[in-house]
Amino acid sequence: MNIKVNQLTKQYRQRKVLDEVSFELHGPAIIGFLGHNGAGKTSFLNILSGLVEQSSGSVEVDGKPVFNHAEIMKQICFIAETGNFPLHVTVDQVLKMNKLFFPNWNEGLAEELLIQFSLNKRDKIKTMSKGMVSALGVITGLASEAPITIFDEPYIGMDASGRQLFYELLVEQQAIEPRTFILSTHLIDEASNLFEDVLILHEGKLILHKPYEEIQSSIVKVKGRLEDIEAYVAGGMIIHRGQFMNEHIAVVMHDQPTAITQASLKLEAVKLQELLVLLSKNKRRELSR
Ligand SMILES: Nc1ncnc2c1ncn2[C@@H]1O[C@H](COP(=O)(O)OP(=O)(O)OP(=O)(O)O)[C@@H](O)[C@H]1O
Repeated sequence: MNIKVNQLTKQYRQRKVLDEVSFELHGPAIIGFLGHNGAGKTSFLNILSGLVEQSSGSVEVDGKPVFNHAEIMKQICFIAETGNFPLHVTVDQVLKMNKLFFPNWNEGLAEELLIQFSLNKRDKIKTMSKGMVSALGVITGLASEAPITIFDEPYIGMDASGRQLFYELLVEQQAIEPRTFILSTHLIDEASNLFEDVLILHEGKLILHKPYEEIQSSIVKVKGRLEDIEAYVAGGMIIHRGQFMNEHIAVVMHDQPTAITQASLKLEAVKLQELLVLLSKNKRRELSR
């Protein structure tokens, strides 16, 4: 399904939490939706799911405005951070409700995933640990087979092996039943290899939207003598400059991968988590000017 976001703004009283966000996504793909605390990720995902209305601008899925659109909303599964399951119901009852709501609900997959995550159908939500409730969210998202499936910090309380299982299932499901998965997470470097596209929000503004492969090939950290660095970064966009002891450092984005010609220079890949920190810092500086 295609998602088109145009000049989207969300305002709570005087406060703009989303500020003229525009982008398009053409699924299927696994998308990393990133930003610091309070950047506006959950606010955006609530609007994309049709649950909350924007203040201005538009969000369309396959050309249809999403807000309160029952048919479109059935095509979107939004797994919120807290799971949002009623506390008094059992795992089995959650799965039965899912079956009624999601047109593509895959019962066989849900049963298989219950075993993989060691969940008991008779357990009530209120008796389950945070990690177990998160696992139920993951099972709901994957078995919904919704063409747009959103995971907003889906693994609160899940240990490393549970998260690893989630990543493996995501890739496996994407191969079996391709869809658009949007994953919002703070465990960025752990998940980054999954992403095909990356969006970064900062204080309600979209500050980066690029394929992950392009980020990896076009943005590098370069270390060495100042004059050699200057020659290397010429024509590129400098994201960061710094110095450690006698060594100069720059993070730069070039349109084309650029080979080094100066022997003193060392190139390093920039991890996504570090890039998020650097881009947010630049934006903060820009806004405070
Ligand atoms: N219903 C609301 N009323 C008023 N302000 C809100 C409301 N919902 C969110 N906000 C504000 O909008 C801003 C963005 O919040 P949001 O939850 O979207 O950020 P986030 O990027 O998901 O953060 P986190 O990573 O911490 O979950 C915050 O300052 C928050 O206080």
